[in-house]
Parts: sequence; C-alpha cells; structure tokens
Amino acid sequence: MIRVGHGFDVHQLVAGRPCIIGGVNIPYEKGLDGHSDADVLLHAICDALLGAAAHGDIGKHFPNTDERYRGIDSRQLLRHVVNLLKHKRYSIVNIDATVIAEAPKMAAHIAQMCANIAQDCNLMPDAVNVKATTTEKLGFTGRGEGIAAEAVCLIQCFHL
Ligand SMILES: Nc1ccn([C@@H]2O[C@H](COP(=O)(O)O)[C@@H](O)[C@H]2O)c(=O)n1
Ligand SMILES: C[C@@]1(CO)OP(=O)(O)OP(=O)(O)OC[C@H]1O
Repeated sequence: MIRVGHGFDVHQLVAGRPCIIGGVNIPYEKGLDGHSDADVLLHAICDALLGAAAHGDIGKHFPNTDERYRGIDSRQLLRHVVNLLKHKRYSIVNIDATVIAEAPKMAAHIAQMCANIAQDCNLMPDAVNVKATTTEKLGFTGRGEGIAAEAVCLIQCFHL
C-alpha cells in the first residue's frame, strides 16, 4: 500500500535571525522567525510525512509551548518524524518540495538541502527534490515578509 502526504508552512522574515532552510544556513540580511530554528522547508516535509502516515502534524508532536524545542535544529525534528514512521512500518518512497521566496536565492543551496534531507530520511539522493520559486513580487512572499514551503511525499507500508 502506498500513501500520499502534503505539508505547508510559513515563517516570517525578520532581522537578527539566521535564515536556515533545508538545514542550510543561507547568508541573508534577515532570517526566519519561530520557536525552533524556523526551518520552513523541513517543517513542510515533516508535515507531509506525518500526514501520509495519518499521524497528526508537527505542532502536535513538537508543541511551541514546550521549551525543549526552543531554537531546536529542525533536522532533529525531521529525524524524529522519520523514526515515528519507521515504527509504524512505513518507508519513504520520495519527497518533492518547493520553497516560495522572493529572496534570498536558493539555487546555489538546493543540492546541500537535498543531501541533508536524504541523509535525515535515510534515502538515496534521487528520492529527494527541492525547487524554488518567487511569486513575482506578489503577496507576502513577494514583499519579502516571509517564506513559505510546500512538500509532498509518498510512503509505503512494509507490513508483512
Ligand atoms: N528564492 C528563489 C526563487 C527562485 N529561484 C530560482 O529562480 C528560478 C526562477 O524563479 P521564478 O519564480 O521567476 O520562476 C527558479 O526556477 C529557481 O530555480 C531561486 O533560486 N530562489
Ligand atoms: C516547530 C515548532 C516547535 O518548536 O515551532 P516553530 O518553529 O514556531 O514552527 P511551526 O512551523 O509553527 O511548527 C511547529 C512548532 O511547534
């Protein structure tokens, strides 16, 4: 049996925070605000994986009222989600994601993002794809107020 999952996340761009996306610290004048490291891409991927497994969402597993998650590296959250799926006997087939941002430019960092995600999900490199798009200066992403990410995944059950 295969199952599909979808995730979506948004974080505000503010001064004085690092801009960490897909586990890559991207040099930029602003960074993403949040309770954790605010890695919008990894959060969307966590939600896609949890959705595929009918296992709720990231806020349910890692509440932003819990001090254990303040400033946490979202790669730790992703690895935790991957383990949850493993315990439910699911393996990940592939992940496809899009970062929606006017700036900074993602292109030079996409390969490292894919490598980080593949490593954390125990996947071969060709099972992960990350894309980036602007919104042609329209909306909150176009005005540079925030960055959004969407992700889809397929998982398969390895029940005997
Ligand atoms: N923050 C971004 C946004 C886009 N890119 C790359 O630019 C290409 C063109 O984007 P459009 O929104 O104008 O279609 C896109 O294919 C991305 O490769 C980027 O690197 N960083
Ligand atoms: C990750 C968590 C937990 O630190 O906090 P944020 O960084 O604010 O991110 P969000 O996308 O709102 O998801 C769930 C949160 O509970």
